[in-house]
This record gives sequence, C-alpha cells and structure tokens, in this order.
Amino acid sequence: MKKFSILIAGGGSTFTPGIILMLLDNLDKFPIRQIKMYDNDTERQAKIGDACAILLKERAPEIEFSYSTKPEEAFTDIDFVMAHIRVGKYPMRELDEKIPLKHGVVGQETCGPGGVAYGMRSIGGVIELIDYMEKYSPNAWMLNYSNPAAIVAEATRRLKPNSKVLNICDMPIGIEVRMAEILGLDSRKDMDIMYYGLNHFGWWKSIKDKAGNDLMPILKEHVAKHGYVEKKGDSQHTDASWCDTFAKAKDVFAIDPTTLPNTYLKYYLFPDYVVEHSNKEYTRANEVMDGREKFVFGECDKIVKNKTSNNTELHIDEHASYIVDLARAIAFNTKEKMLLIVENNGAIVNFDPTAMVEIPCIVGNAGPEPLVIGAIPQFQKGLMEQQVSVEKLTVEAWIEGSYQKLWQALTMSKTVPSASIAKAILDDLIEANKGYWPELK
Ligand SMILES: NC(=O)c1ccc[n+]([C@@H]2O[C@H](COP(=O)([O-])OP(=O)(O)OC[C@H]3O[C@@H](n4cnc5c(N)ncnc54)[C@H](O)[C@@H]3O)[C@@H](O)[C@H]2O)c1
Ligand SMILES: O=P(O)(O)OC[C@H]1O[C@H](O[C@H]2[C@H](O)[C@@H](O)[C@@H](O)O[C@@H]2CO)[C@H](O)[C@@H](O)[C@@H]1O
Ligand SMILES: [Mn+2]
Repeated sequence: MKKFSILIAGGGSTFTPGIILMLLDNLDKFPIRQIKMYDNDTERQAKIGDACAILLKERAPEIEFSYSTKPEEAFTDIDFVMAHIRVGKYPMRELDEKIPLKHGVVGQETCGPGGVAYGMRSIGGVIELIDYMEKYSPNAWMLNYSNPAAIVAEATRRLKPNSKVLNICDMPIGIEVRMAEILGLDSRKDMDIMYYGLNHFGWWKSIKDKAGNDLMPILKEHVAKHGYVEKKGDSQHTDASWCDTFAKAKDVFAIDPTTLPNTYLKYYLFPDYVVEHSNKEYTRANEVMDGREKFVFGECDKIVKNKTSNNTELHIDEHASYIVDLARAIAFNTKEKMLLIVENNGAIVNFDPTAMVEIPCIVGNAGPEPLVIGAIPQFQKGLMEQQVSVEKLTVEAWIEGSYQKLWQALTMSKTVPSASIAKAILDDLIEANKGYWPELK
C-alpha cells in the first residue's frame, strides 16, 4: 500500500496533537511515510512540534517528522495538506466576539459580525497556503478546516476555482455522534443521512438506519425535550457555552419540526437570547485560552521536559477522524458519503447554483460528486438566501477592498438589527483589524 506524506498547516494549532494521534491510530487504513508541520509563528510551532517529535519517535519511529516556518521546506514532497490556521489567533477571536457584543449584537467566532471579521482575515492566509501547495507540491490536495469555512469556501470558489481544495466542517459529525448515542447505535456510521444548508447553517432532512428504517421520530422526540444533550458528555463540550448550545437546539427545532437543526442556527434564530446570555467581559475565546490552549500547551511542555510522551493526557480528537476518512476517500477512491462544502450547481434545485452549500458528496480519487438534494422548503430557502448573501458580499468586499460591500454584508446578517449598528460595528472592526484586512475604500 502506498505511504503518504502529510503537511499540517497551522501546525501550532491546539488541534494538531489530536490530529497526529488520530493519524497514528489509523496507520493500518492510511499508511504514512512523512509528517511535516508548517506555521508562521515560530514559537508556537516549536512548542507543539518538539512535543510531537518525541511522541512520534516513541510511537511510530519509521515516520519521518519535521516542522518549519519556511514555505518551500514545508510544502515540498506533500500528498495532503491538512490546513487549520487561525489568522490573528485567539486574541483576535476575542475581539471578534467582544466588539459586536459591545453593540448588543451576537459575538461569535463564525456567525454574525465576528464571522465576517474573521473571514476578512482568513481569506488571504488560506489563499497563500494554496499558492504554496501548488508551487511546491502541485499534485497535492488541501483538506481545509480553517474557519470561517463558509466565507473561506466562497473565497476559494472565486479566487481558486481549479485548485484541489476541499472545505470541511465537523459540527454535523459532532452532532451525529450525539444522535447515534441517543439512538443507542455503536457508531454515527450506522446512520444514513441527508443534510443540506450552508456551513454552520443547515438541517438534516432524513436519517435512516442501514435497513432503511426512519430514525427521525425517535430523534425528534429526544430533541424536542432535551436538544442534543445526551447522558455521556465529552471533555471539550462540558464547557458551559457548549452545553448551552446543545440544549438550545430544542428551541431551534421547535421552529421547524420537520427537520433537525445544526446547533449554530441558534445565533441567527435567537440572537436576543444569545446576547442576553453572553458575558461581554468573558467570551468563548477566553474559555478556550484558559482551557484547551493552556491544557494542550501544558501537556506539550511536559512531554518536552520529561523527554517522553508516556502518561500524556493529550487525546485523539473526534474531529480529526473525519479528516482521515476524507484523505482515505481520495487516496483509495473509497466513494464514502461525506458532508462537504461545495458549489451548489443545481444540487439544491431552487437555490443559487453558485452558492457554496454543505451537502453530502460521494468522495473518490477525482474529488467530490455532490448528491442531489432536490427542492428545499421556503423557510430554509429564505434564511439561506440572506446568509449566503452575507458570505458573498464579504468575499466581494475583500476582493474589491470595498467598505460599502462590507457594510452591506453586516447589514444583511440576521444577527444585526440595523444598518446604523452594522456601521458602528464595522468601524470598530476596521480599527481592530488593521494589518489583517485589506484597506477598505
Ligand atoms: N471547520 C471546522 O469545523 C473546524 C473545527 C475545529 C477547528 N477549526 C478551525 O481550525 C483552526 C485552528 O483552530 P485552533 O483553535 O486550534 O487555533 P489556534 O490559534 O490554536 O491555531 C491556529 C494556528 O494557525 C497559525 N497561523 C495563523 N495564521 C497563519 C498563516 N497565515 N500561516 C500559517 N499558520 C498560521 C497560528 O500561528 C496558530 O498556531 C481555526 O480556524 C478554527 O476555527 C475548524
Ligand atoms: O469554541 P471552540 O474553539 O471549542 O470550537 C469551535 C468549533 O466548533 C465546532 O467544531 C467542534 C466539533 O463540532 C466537535 O465535534 C469537536 O470535534 O470539536 C470541534 C472544535 O471545537 C465547529 O464545527 C468549528 O467550526 C468551530 O471552530
Ligand atoms: Mn465548523
């Protein structure tokens, strides 16, 4: 079996050790000869890289390992780039969340004004990674997790239409794991699903077991009472904000009981509730900096200090399993059905063919083949038309350097109550993002 060479771009990410552990756990299904890491923050990269070097030497010494901040060194001789960069890192996420909240508007990493601000920073960073990949390893594929995935995907559609880039999100997977637990199934893969929407903005329209039996009624009964809260919790999602998000799905479901919702819809359908329940001084970015970031970097420091990864508490990330499945689908033409963010192109028949939608695709070595969804109901269509316009206007604003279009994007967001509030938020975001955004005229 061929052995692959992987580059993790955004190697200093808190998710990198979890991805490495997942890759090691799957070597029988996805053999690897080389792992490299790339980041533009030398110190952050070295902390994660030095720990992963020890871990790999102990657990898979046959795999060549290196990390670098030099694009040519990092991107040469690569089959798959697994990308998860955060341009501006957590301090900028904190501002994305706190600036809108100051104006009484939802402050969230990927939704509303925070998502638009993050998108304006991410586009350039992700396009730069694609350029490096195409220059130094022109046959490679990029599996891109970098957020906000909806805006990044639209930017890749506009600016890199022929590139081998697949934009992905693991929120539906995380929810499907919960659904499987609610149903008492061993694995989410025991379910056959149909899902449609935009990234962080979608609905399950059908969930069956492998024999074709409808599982929606049992799930709906549970979600109507408890949202996506199930008995068994996981460590990341015991944080207060995540618990609230999974519980709030109950109210989101009530609006359209014919489908099951993505948790992120709470930010668009209950923005007043979200603002009321937000702490303007301590947002999710603070929770992550005090929690996951301290934990991951603390564990990496311990590995380096002890010169061994024995007894480390670093663990496999659930979200990493999806990226391995996707790489396998391309490498071995597995034709697995996977949710990807792809150009609509008629899959949702009554929706903009140029929209980047999140829908099931059959993935093989030629890339994704989107499945036909058919027509979607008026409620979803209306919401999606408004939200996709926010995403498209943001990308146009980035390409054209247009203040006007970014103001329109923020005004269009369902989370923002008026054009004047949109303008006030925009002016604060411009100030905070100097050096990250293109200059707007
Ligand atoms: N799509 C999904 O469902 C999903 C799931 C989880 C995380 N994510 C995304 O993964 C990313 C990483 O998340 P995290 O919380 O671990 O963030 P993090 O801040 O811990 O890591 C991001 C890393 O990217 C690096 N970086 C920033 N700009 C860069 C550039 N231009 N070139 C190279 N490296 C750069 C930073 O130095 C940092 O080390 C974020 O974009 C996050 O939103 C997406
Ligand atoms: O607030 P954070 O940084 O903890 O998480 C934000 C991300 O949340 C989603 O990803 C989850 C995923 O749903 C879950 O299953 C698990 O693997 O953790 C992921 C990271 O928290 C979302 O899909 C991402 O886009 C967000 O960045
Ligand atoms: Mn996501």
